[in-house]
Amino acid sequence: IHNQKTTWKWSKSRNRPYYFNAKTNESVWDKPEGFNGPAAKPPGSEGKVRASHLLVKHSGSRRPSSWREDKITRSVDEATAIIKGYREQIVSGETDLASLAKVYSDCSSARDGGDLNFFGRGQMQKSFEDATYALEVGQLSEPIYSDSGVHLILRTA
Ligand SMILES: N=C(N)NCCC[C@H](NC(=O)[C@@H]1CCC/C1=C\[C@H](COP(=O)(O)O)NC(=O)[C@@H](N)Cc1ccccc1)C(N)=O
Repeated sequence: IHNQKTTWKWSKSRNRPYYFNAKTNESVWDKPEGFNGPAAKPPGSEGKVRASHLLVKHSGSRRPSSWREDKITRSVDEATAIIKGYREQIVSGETDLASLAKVYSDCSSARDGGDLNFFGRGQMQKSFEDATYALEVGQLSEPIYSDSGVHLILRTA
């Protein structure tokens, strides 16, 4: 019965969504089975997106250095091939983006499995922003190029 008249609301005290059924006046924390309403998003995140990414830098990156490697010398073609390899592993179901980002991403977000949290337009480099906004929630990008290097982006909200 949950998918009738059930909407999510934001609990400020717990900083998380809960699900309210106007028919039964029942509130539950966990998303009810079959809930088919819009995905819950925190207040203030209207118009924003959330994504995780895996960044492979190359010698032409604006900052060819990272927590992983002091001086990054691989070529952009090598970086592209590496990213494509990771994409295959994710698409095949062998692993997921967060697991690979933790180990291989040249971005400091690696510590959070690549999670960049919510961001709005005007925050990220244009190519990265446009690619993320063009993805459906849950969709994995093709290799995306920015001044930072080559990215694999998973839109998460
Ligand atoms: N959350 C934000 N608003 N932080 C500022 C983003 C600045 C923005 N960054 C980018 O567009 C690219 C795409 C995603 C990551 C990124 C680049 C670099 C890596 O490349 P590099 O700068 O060495 O060339 N990682 C970052 O910035 C990290 N702070 C991202 C981050 C790390 C940990 C937690 C949250 C976010 C830009 N306008 O340059």
